[in-house]
Amino acid sequence: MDFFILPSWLVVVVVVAVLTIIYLYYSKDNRRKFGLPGPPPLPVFGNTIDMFKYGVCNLDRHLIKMYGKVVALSTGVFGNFLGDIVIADTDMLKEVLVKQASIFSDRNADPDTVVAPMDQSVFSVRGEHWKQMRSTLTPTFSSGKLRHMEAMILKCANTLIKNLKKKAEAKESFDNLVWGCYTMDVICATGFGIEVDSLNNPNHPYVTNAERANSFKMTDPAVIGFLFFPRLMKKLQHILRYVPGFRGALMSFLFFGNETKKLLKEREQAQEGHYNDFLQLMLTAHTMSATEIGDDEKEVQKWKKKSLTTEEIAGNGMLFFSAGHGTASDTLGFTTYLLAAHPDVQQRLIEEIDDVLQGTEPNYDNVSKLTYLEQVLNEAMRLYPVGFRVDRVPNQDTTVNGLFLPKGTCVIIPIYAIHMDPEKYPDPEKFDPERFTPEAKAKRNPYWYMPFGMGPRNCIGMRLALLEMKIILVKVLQNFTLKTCAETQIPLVLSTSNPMKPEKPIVLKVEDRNA
Ligand code: HEM
Repeated sequence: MDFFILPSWLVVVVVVAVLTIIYLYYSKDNRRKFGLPGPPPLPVFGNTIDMFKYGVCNLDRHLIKMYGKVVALSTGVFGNFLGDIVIADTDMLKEVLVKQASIFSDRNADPDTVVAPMDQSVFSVRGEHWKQMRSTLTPTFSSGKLRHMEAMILKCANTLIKNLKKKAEAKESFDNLVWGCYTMDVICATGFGIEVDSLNNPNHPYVTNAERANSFKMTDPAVIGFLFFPRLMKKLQHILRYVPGFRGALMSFLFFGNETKKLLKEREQAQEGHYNDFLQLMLTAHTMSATEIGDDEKEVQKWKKKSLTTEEIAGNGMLFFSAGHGTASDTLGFTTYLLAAHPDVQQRLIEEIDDVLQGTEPNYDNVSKLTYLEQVLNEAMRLYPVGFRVDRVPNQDTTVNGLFLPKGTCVIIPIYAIHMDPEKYPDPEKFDPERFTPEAKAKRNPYWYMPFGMGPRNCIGMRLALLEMKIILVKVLQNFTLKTCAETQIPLVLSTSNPMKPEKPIVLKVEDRNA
């Protein structure tokens, strides 16, 4: 037979290749490893193809529908971005996110897989390092600090209202960019003490870089590279910044790290002025000297733990620019679309705002009295949670409700799929703020709603995000009625290539309420 006349080296190559594929297939099949149901993985690729087939958000919904509330996934031979196990079971979520939070305190991202200096940010660092950094940064978002920030936020809101008035007069439509400009202005002012007025300066480097960093697609080479080969990409980071296809996205992220370092230096040199922002908090933690603390060894040790290096400050600056801008602007885009498409809900919200605020400016205290606004925002973030999927990795072997999870297992919490589960939210696609009345909330398990994550590693910026979103929504509805227009895609369709983004830009109009 012809087979026997093949050269022996070729036979060896084919046999080795087949055995490797069989080995990879069996060793990476998490269904066998954990004894759980799940989609059959392909050799080498595992279930990665499914992510492109369904889109990341819908993949989790599909898995839960097909295989139940605890599902095994395999990423094949690549970086573990898909996760090992998807958990939507309420008791297990409670264990992972809260009861065993000290064991599940790390994310899958770690300093070896994230670009520098973001690798030194609170999002990426692990273990004790994370605990200390988180406690240094947490005071930035205390109610006292937020009260100090409300005037800055209001100033940014008034700038946007002025711009929207022009749009209303000209009967011009606008897209999500306006919310992006507002949240960029807010993060620049509250985080770094700088005024940008993004809408009137569309070519400002903050605006262009933020736009680029916030508009990646799953199919971009940089995204695919970091998903599939995170460790290698991290090692090549300095070379990739010169490679077309990688350069744009990388440079946009790095821009904010460098900018933070520049601002830090300027402030260190200025040595005057009273700042009440995130940068100042980090700077204080950076420069406080042992002599200021005194001789008490305990206090000195405590300070050493709390102090931040220049790289850590740059990493957190980069993180705050990116995490603090796109998340809130996308949520505002979704919420304003829902209000425009549901005029009855919008009218009820306008009446609440007029009733409670009586035409006065929104602030930290009075927006908390707007209960219907809270319901509307909650329901918008149920339907469109921009943090649609989070993960946790145990730092030691552990057992969760009888399931053994070795150290390093990547556990996925499928937030979007949980929010869209018809057993938890009947008719889940329907926008219905009544789901969030105090009575309805009291009847529901708190683990069924987590747009900001849950437990000690939840979103550190949640209170700032809620405050800035409430202030601008109030200001907009005090002045205008939101309207859909010919360019509005109704119903809104989510993109499959760009997770938790609309397929088409959300285009709306405003009509002056007093015209
Ligand atoms: C609507 C707006 C926002 C949403 C929906 C959102 C959502 C989230 C989610 C889901 C997580 C992961 C939580 C977890 O793993 O349990 C997270 C983490 C984080 N968010 Fe936000 N976020 C928003 C705004 C902000 C803002 C304005 C900032 C900062 C100014 C911010 C900073 C962070 C940081 C630093 C982390 C990582 C915390 C850690 O690992 O300790 N976020 N966010």
